[in-house]
Amino acid sequence: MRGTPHSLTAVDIVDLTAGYERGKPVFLGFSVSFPGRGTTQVRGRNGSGKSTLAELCSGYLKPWSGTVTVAGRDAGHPSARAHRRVCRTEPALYPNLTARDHLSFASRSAGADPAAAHERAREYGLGDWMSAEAKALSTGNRRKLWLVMCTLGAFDVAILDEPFNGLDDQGRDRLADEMREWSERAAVLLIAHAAPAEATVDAAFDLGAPDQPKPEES
Ligand SMILES: Nc1ncnc2c1ncn2[C@@H]1O[C@H](COP(=O)(O)OP(=O)(O)OP(=O)(O)O)[C@@H](O)[C@H]1O
Repeated sequence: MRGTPHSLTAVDIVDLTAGYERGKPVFLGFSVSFPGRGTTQVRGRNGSGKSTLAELCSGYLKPWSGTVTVAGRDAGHPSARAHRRVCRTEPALYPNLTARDHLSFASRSAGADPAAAHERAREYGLGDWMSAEAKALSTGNRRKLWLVMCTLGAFDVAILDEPFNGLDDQGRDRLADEMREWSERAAVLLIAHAAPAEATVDAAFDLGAPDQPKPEES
């Protein structure tokens, strides 16, 4: 395995119990680790906890007990932020802000180059929409903008929750290409019921499987 020691394991979850409501844990004594390189598809039935896993890795949702470590850092610690990217299913955009301004603003927050973000957006097919306010974007174009905003700059781990949903052919191709590039140097957790044919998936993990297996080569 190449890379720095912190990248050997992208996400390490040990004896995790967590959830939203007292007495109703989504995870109970759950452990898994994902390798520091490559794309792992995280699958599982509706309600099995895939998005909850993303929330725990984002540090937003705190474990009741056990640990969630991302790129060698506690997911809840501010130092983890620079190493991970999380793209939730629902775009969180400012309705009156243009696509261009979203990208500039998000780039500044991530310490990334705005010009590179604008170029990526054009490659996804957003070139004609850069001056449009978010409220005027179609569902797919909002998702493209959100995807680029959530994956700016350098990172060790990207957790993408159903990122292909709503994308056209150009968007799917571009995302699949980018995921391959990221997978060379980082870990990509692809939360998806089905990965599109364009995507390269190195391993799959079934959440909610009775024996909670470790990620396996697919
Ligand atoms: N904000 C919340 N408050 C309370 N319960 C929640 C919340 N979000 C999710 N849950 C519950 O947590 C459990 C896991 O939900 P989660 O969204 O993580 O599943 P999922 O595997 O992503 O599902 P899907 O495939 O439908 O997207 C479900 O029982 C769900 O109802």
